[in-house]
Amino acid sequence: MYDKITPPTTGEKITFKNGEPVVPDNPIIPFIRGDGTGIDIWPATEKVLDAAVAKAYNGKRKISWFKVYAGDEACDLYGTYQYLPQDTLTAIKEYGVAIKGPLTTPVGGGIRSLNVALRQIFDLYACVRPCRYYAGTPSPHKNPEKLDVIVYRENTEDIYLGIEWKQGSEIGDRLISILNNELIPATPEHGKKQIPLDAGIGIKPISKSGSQRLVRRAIKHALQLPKSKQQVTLVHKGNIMKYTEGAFRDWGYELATSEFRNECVTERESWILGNKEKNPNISLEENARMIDPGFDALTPEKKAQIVKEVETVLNSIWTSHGDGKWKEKIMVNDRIADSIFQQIQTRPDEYSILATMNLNGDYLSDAAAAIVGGLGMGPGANIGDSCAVFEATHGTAPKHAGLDKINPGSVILSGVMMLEYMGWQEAADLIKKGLGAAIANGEVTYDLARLIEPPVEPLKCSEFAEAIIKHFG
Ligand SMILES: NC(=O)C1=CN([C@@H]2O[C@H](COP(=O)(O)OP(=O)(O)OC[C@H]3O[C@@H](n4cnc5c(N)ncnc54)[C@H](OP(=O)(O)O)[C@@H]3O)[C@@H](O)[C@H]2O)C=CC1
Ligand SMILES: O=C(O)CCC(=O)C(=O)O
Ligand SMILES: [Mg+2]
Repeated sequence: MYDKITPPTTGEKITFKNGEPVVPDNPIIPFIRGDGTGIDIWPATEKVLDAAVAKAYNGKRKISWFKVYAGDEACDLYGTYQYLPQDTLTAIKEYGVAIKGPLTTPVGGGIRSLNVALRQIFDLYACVRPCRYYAGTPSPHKNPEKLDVIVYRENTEDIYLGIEWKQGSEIGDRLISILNNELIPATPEHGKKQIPLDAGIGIKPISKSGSQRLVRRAIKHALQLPKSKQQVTLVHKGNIMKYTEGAFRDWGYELATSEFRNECVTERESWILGNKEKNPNISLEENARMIDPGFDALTPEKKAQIVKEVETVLNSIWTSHGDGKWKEKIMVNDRIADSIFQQIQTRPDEYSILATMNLNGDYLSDAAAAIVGGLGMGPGANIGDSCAVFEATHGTAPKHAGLDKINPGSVILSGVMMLEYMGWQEAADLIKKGLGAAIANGEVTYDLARLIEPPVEPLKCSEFAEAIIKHFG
């Protein structure tokens, strides 16, 4: 079955039932060490995870690690350009839950991202990246503890599908010619627009099914959160990209108000209901004026449309959601992408789950991690319906590779997410406790040490792992 790797001789497979993992006491879990700083981070992570599991379950549970290869290490073992060998894909498919370090992607040419390839091959459609603050972590922000968000990023489509043509390529030029001479002129709304003849071309597909399965998962997650955090914000740049990012927003609302009608209220619905609660005799038109500040300047058709919207909301959900009942529901709202970048800095406590398309989520997860201490504190998970691969938000940080210096916190916390996904909450809690105590005690790697006032002497990557274990208690 495998060409160059051998699974551990002890341990069992994790299986899936109705999209949930069924985990034996001794699961076999494949891991990819990763390029660059993976060489430092992975051993530290493995040590912390093993110690937590051993302590939490007194040796009754144990992970059997199965080393699989991707990136530079894979080329060393399997030969030139064998960046993602079949052995690795077979192992991840077979064992269902895996964890990985970062993998390098060259800029402007060369291989396409192995990280993205894994997400697409295993249909890991939700990239889940929580950004929360650990007490004592230094941050450039005044109130980093106010940020507690989970970026829920669509993980398989958008421009990450990687369908693009190089400037000057034969097919790229043909495509530009067809667009300029046939398709754009046949689309009246595009007027006389033309694509520059020396352009590279990329395709941005955003599908209804892809958007809705992501939002569905985000809403299900919100249902598990404490009441005050039951909110899903659809992040988009739909004012500019109307039929891709704008459609993502519309499909998100459509899903929320159909599949989760009884559990959700949209922000606009909450305004309409709230207006009637404050003034039970309010007319439909007055209510419409209050939810749309520019109402009086609108055309009669637009005004009629908004009045109709008010009427429909009141007729359809007043009984189930009115009289303040909507305050107990999940709030679904939307924000334009550029605005959300400033909002998470200026009003972080107003947000909880941020449901995004692929590119926006990539940017937003680095930005949110920066607020709570940087990329050393940014864990993540790529989740599908029958497979999950855990990995940090950050990349290979090549300038720090092999120095036993980098912060392993993000991959360790990705391991915590994996333990929680497996239902091994006691082990996950031990690691969170140990990591929190190490940070609060000023036992941190260079990235956090340099932010502490006055700066403290940094621990090595491996020493930070030991400090976490020491603080298990
Ligand atoms: N999922 C994956 O595997 C990902 C892979 N990549 C790939 O990684 C490569 C390098 O990308 P690059 O843009 O440099 O981004 P990186 O995220 O690798 O690093 C950028 C900077 O972020 C800080 N940083 C990153 N990781 C940590 C950490 N664990 N602890 C503390 N600080 C950290 C460092 O800042 P400083 O030096 O200031 O301390 C580092 O120089 C590229 O090939 C890229 O494609 C990128 C993202 C994700
Ligand atoms: O695959 C890569 O090289 C980069 C991916 C990335 O930045 C991310 O998923 O956050
Ligand atoms: Mg990224």
